[in-house]
Amino acid sequence: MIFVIPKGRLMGPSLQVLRLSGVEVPDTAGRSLALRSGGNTFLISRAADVPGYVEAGAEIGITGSDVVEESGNDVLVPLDLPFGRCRLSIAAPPGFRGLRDGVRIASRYTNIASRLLSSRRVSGSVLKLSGSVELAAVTGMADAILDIVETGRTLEQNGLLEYEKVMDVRAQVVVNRVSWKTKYREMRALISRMEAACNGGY
Ligand SMILES: Nc1ncnc2c1ncn2[C@@H]1O[C@H](COP(=O)(O)OP(=O)(O)OP(=O)(O)O)[C@@H](O)[C@H]1O
Ligand SMILES: O=P(O)(O)OC[C@H]1O[C@H](OP(=O)(O)OP(=O)(O)O)[C@H](O)[C@@H]1O
Repeated sequence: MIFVIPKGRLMGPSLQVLRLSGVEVPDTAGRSLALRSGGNTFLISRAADVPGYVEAGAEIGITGSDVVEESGNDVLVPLDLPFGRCRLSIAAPPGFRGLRDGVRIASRYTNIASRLLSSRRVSGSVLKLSGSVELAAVTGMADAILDIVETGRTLEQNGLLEYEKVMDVRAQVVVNRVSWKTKYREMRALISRMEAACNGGY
C-alpha cells in the first residue's frame, strides 16, 4: 500500500495510530521523503499536499479536515481521527464590523473564505497568505483573517478577537477512490483497525 504521511504537527500522532493498527511504520528521522517499511511505501508530504497525492494515485493518507475542505481534491474520507483538533475561525481587531460588502479577508484558506463570502452573499476580497496570517489583520492589510485557532493564544497576543467559528477541524484519513474499490477488503480492514486503535484510548 502507498501511504502519505503529513510532516509537521500531525506526523507524530499519524505514525502512532498506524503503529497501533499493526502497520510497520518507517524511521522518519532522516531527510528521505519516500520510505519503504513492512512491504509498504510511505511518502512524507506537507499536510496541505496530502489530498493531492492521494487523488493522484497514493492510496491512503492522513491530513486535517481543513486541508481536505480547502483542497477540493476528489478523495474519500472513511475515518475521522481524534487528534489535530482545532477550529477555523474569522478573527479581527476589536471593532470589526462583520462580513459585509467590501470586506478584505486574509487566509491560507482562500477557497473556504471565498465560499463563505458567497454563501453570505457578500462581495469582498480574499488575500492569499502562507503563514503568520494574523499579521495581515494586525497591520490593517486585511480587515479580518480566516485561520486556525487552537488555544487562542496567538490571537490574544496579537490583540485580535475570534468573531465566528467557520468549521471544527480534526485529522482525517483520506483514501484514493480507485484503491477503495480495487483493494476494498484490505483497506476496510485497515480502517477498522485504525478505528479500534483510536477507540482503545489512543
Ligand atoms: N494549532 C494549530 N495550528 C495549525 N494547524 C493545526 C493546529 N492544530 C491542529 N492543526 C492541524 O494540523 C494541520 C497541519 O498543520 P502544520 O502546522 O503541521 O502544517 P502547516 O501549517 O501546513 O505547515 P507547513 O506550511 O510547514 O506545511 C493543519 O492543517 C490542521 O488541520
Ligand atoms: O490558537 P493557537 O493555539 O495560538 O494556535 C493557532 C496558531 O497556530 C498556527 O500557526 P503555526 O504555529 O502553524 O504557524 P504559521 O501560522 O506560521 O503556520 C495557526 O496558523 C495559528 O497562527
